[in-house]
Amino acid sequence: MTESLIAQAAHYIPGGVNSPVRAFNGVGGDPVFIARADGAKVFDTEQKAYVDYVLSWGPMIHGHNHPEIRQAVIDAAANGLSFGAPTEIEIAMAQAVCDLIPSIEQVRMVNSGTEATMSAIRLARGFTGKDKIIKFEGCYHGHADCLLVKAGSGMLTLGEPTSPGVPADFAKHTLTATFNDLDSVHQLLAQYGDDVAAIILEPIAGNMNCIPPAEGFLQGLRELCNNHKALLIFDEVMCGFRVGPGSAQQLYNVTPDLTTLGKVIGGGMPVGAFGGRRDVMQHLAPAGPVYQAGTLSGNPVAMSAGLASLKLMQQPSFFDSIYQYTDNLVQGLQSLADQAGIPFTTNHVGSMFGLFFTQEKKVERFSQVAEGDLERFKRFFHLMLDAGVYLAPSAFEAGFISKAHNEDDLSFTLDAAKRAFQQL
Ligand SMILES: Cc1ncc(COP(=O)(O)O)c(C=O)c1O
Ligand SMILES: N[C@H](C=O)CCC(=O)O
Repeated sequence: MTESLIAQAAHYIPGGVNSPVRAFNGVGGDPVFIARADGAKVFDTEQKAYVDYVLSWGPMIHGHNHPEIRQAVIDAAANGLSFGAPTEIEIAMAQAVCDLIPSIEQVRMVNSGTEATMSAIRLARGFTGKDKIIKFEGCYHGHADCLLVKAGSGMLTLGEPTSPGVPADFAKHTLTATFNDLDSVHQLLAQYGDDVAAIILEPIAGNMNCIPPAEGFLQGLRELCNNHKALLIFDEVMCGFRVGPGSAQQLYNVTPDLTTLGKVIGGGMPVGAFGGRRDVMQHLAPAGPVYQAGTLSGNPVAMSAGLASLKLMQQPSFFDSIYQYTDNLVQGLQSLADQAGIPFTTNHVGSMFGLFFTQEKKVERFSQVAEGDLERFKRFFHLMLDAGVYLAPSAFEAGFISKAHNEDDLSFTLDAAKRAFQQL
């Protein structure tokens, strides 16, 4: 018998994957190995097609293999892959980001969301001269040491929200509060207020499944940061340019001091960025003393893909159909679950959505996600996968819709869901 791809991979790669959430640990079974992707679909190595709601974990807002993004990559590659010296396209990218998100007066490009948040935290500490940060349980900001404390995403799937290998001396500077609970932040600030350099959060949580901010939560954090001379960092790696061209901060009309970006800004290439107030960004090397660097940062091929992605996203009414399909999808799923008598609810903002097998009518807290029926989610996931619908392989991850999804994809998904709910 031929060895499965995951078994072959596991000989050479820990767990057989290059990022833990891909391993299907949260749902059991073997991960699907993808051979190619186009539009709203991914195709496995057996050429089976799946309607894709993972979208490379968010970046592919235009759908897979978009011809303009592909062409931008080809054109840039023809001029060479990397120079380690400044290029004009980096100016174009920085200008585009600053124009789209007015709170970003200056921006530094990096290669991943992790680099963006790690660097933003260092900058906040260097700027304020303080060490502690506040994050929220279930929010995930990549895998820098100080942020792997009560983290979401793969950390929740593995049941290890705080990673071994993070020295207690580092972790003690990370304080954790409860998302959508301002009192929990008040309490921390009452105790540690003078030592807090920054509050960092996903303004729309997408790594404990999808949880929008409760009314007044982001505004409350803004005020608390002002009162305690701490910086407010919005980690918009996931929701940036996904919930609108001005990202979550425009949607909720709250201005952070620093913003981190990733995913959509790279159009599928490995790109991250962090930026914000000019006086803060001026502390960054070589303008200022806080060190941060990257051999491949601002890579011309990646910048070209990202810039093409941002240009496409600015077309008039770009977000209308994506929002509409997201609405239709979650409403359709809700009514099918209701008809089948399955306790179920959904959240969505823009083109991010969350599905919860729970008795709760409204999911606003991490604890509600953790107490959901995770076993039922697993069964639902596999029934959908068998039927040709690729959902995130974890109850703790948000789903995404792209511009390439259409009515047929939606009907296909809802037909599959109808059968799945009936078998749960
Ligand atoms: C909100 C958020 N921040 C940071 C990260 C880290 O990004 P990356 O995986 O590119 O390092 C992710 C995703 O992984 C994310 O969703
Ligand atoms: N939830 C993560 C990103 O948003 C999943 C991506 C990864 O860690 O591989």
